[in-house]
Amino acid sequence: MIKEMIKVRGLTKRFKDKVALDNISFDVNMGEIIGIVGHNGAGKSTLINSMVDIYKPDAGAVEFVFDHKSLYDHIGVQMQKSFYESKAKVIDLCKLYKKLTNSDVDIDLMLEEYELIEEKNNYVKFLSGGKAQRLSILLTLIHQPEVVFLDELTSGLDPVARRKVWEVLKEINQKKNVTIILTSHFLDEIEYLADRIIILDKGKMAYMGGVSAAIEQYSNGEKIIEFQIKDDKASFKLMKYNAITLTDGRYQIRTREEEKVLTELINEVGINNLVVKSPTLEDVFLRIAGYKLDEEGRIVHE
Ligand SMILES: Nc1ncnc2c1ncn2[C@@H]1O[C@H](COP(=O)(O)OP(=O)(O)OP(=O)(O)O)[C@@H](O)[C@H]1O
Repeated sequence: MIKEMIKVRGLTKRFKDKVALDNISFDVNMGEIIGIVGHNGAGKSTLINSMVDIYKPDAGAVEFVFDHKSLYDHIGVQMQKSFYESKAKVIDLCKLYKKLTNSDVDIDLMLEEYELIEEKNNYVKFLSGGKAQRLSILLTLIHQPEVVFLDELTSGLDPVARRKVWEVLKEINQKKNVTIILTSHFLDEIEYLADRIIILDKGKMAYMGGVSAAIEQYSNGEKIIEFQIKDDKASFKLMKYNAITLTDGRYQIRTREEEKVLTELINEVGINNLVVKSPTLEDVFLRIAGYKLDEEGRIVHE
């Protein structure tokens, strides 16, 4: 049964005459992972800050299923940057957070789950970026919140470290049914983790829904065809397809007539290294946020 955890209604936040959030409404269900995406300054952090009582909204309201007075007993919030006492050891921080939050978790078990057990007696300042981020998530979850907010989940991490963070989150979501609301600039991360996404564009909610529904809705059945041409002299034949040149010299065509275009490219133009793709969340995001690739493959505002 779907249980609503959070209701956001008409949330609006201004900074002087800047409208950072403009009348945002949505629901979050128990056990969901919601991904918030948007360009720099779109309002992602402001949305999280307004949901967790850090900012007081100018209009609208956020209702949680639990009593607002004990909000922080039920939620965990990890902000964009976490700073910890540099002289602290991993175990010291875990014990401190456990004590402060009156938690009864088994710290060793948590350190095992987050693949940090071998760092237990190490100084926090010596942890790698990925491990420091996993520790930060662990500390955010030490009081076993039902909902966790994570701002800029894996910024600054390498691909392997990012994937480890993803696995940790999937695990706590699936095994412990923790509801997760996260922001990220990495659309592959959002595509992998999120059940539903919110696309913010200049403080407005441009889209709320499933990832595959977004791709379906905004791609209009389009396919992306990428290829090289065998003979550069044939490039004029690509004009009718509005082909763009990618940075690596290959061409890209977007079309709803995949079969017809492919047949023509093979028979009339002469191509190799062919790749046919469906649009990704990144393509959809660029489109919703009003961006497209120009004929030289650069991202430009429409
Ligand atoms: N405390 C503040 N005082 C004044 N303006 C602010 C404040 N916080 C955010 N803003 C402005 O509100 C808008 C939204 O900012 P916000 O930080 O929420 O965006 P964001 O999507 O999280 O951006 P980024 O991806 O760069 O972190 C921006 O124009 C920003 O300059």
